[in-house]
Amino acid sequence: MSAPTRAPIAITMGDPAGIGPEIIVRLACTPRPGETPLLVVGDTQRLRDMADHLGLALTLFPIEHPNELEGHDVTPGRLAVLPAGEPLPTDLPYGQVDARAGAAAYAYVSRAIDFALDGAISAIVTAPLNKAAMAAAGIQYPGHTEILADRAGTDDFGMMLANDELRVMLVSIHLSLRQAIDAVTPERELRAIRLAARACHAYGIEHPRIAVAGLNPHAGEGGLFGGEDEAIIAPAIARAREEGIDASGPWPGDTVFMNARRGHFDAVVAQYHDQGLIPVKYLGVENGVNITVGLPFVRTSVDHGTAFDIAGTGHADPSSLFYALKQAEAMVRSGAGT
Ligand SMILES: NC(=O)C1=CN([C@@H]2O[C@H](COP(=O)(O)OP(=O)(O)OC[C@H]3O[C@@H](n4cnc5c(N)ncnc54)[C@H](O)[C@@H]3O)[C@@H](O)[C@H]2O)C=CC1
Ligand SMILES: NCC(=O)COP(=O)(O)O
Repeated sequence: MSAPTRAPIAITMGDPAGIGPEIIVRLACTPRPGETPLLVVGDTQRLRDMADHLGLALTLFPIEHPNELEGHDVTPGRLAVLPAGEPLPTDLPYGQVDARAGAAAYAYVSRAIDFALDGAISAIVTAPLNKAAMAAAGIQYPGHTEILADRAGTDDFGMMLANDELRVMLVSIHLSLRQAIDAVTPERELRAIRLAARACHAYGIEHPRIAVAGLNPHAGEGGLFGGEDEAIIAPAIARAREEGIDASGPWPGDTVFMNARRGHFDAVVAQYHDQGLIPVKYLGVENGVNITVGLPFVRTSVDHGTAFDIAGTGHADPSSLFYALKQAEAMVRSGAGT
């Protein structure tokens, strides 16, 4: 079900031991151009303690359902918090893998998904969760994306990382490198190309040019360095072209992002997680966003993780959260969804 554009956007607090509480408090205290009311699915005490630690004046008020936001003052410095899961211990340490924090992060995103599927919120923006903490809590999902897709009941989904210069769709997400190579299949290639085109349409690009990165050095160099590029990736590109998608490649993975950045392509399909994410993150985590393509609702995320090395110190940069929120608002406004 799609939500009205004025329905609130829910930000999930992510792992309470990470930088999620800090970047959310910083965002909530900063005037921003967006017009959509916000709520946080998370823990009020954790956010209050963080605001005090940062010396920021933030009024937190509890709600039980997004529609309770109607009529509330939601100007900067005020934030609605919707609880989920068990209340956190007040002495939960920052910067450590903790099963209680992993369970809480899962509870926050689960509750937000309930509201998104009901149409009570217009989008979910996620602060980072820690995959090891989630696993310590016995939760089997490797990340948000897989939770979201499972709850939405779809296999036709993908992870796209984007900034102002690059858009990158992954063929596989959270797999070991060995498994990722095995995941280079005709079906996954074609799906990633289609999803990349669909994501570009949501950006308003009518005829997107999709570059597909090769798997092997120099896209296999004519078979000298591996056969997957010619045997699997090239035929999938040909299929996509038969469907009318302007797909090309396989292009050598070491130069395709440079050419996309120069404006030769609208999106790049990357063969595995790090091939696609390194170029985006190298340009700076400040301006990156992670978008789940293929859901029945909008979901964006920061492109960085829980940053345990700085969590609780007051040194987290909230820029990617601002960017993810701006992107979610734009997607809701355009009605393009994912
Ligand atoms: N959207 C999500 O939920 C994501 C979650 N993760 C998870 O986060 C955990 C930690 O991942 P790492 O690989 O260590 O990456 P990370 O992004 O948490 O940290 C990498 C480096 O970047 C710095 N950094 C990251 N975000 C920052 C910010 N906003 N301001 C200032 N410095 C920042 C950190 O201090 C660290 O030095 C893992 O469990 C990972 O799976 C990673 C990426 C996205
Ligand atoms: N490297 C991106 C990442 O790990 C984010 O995953 P997800 O939690 O958004 O699925």
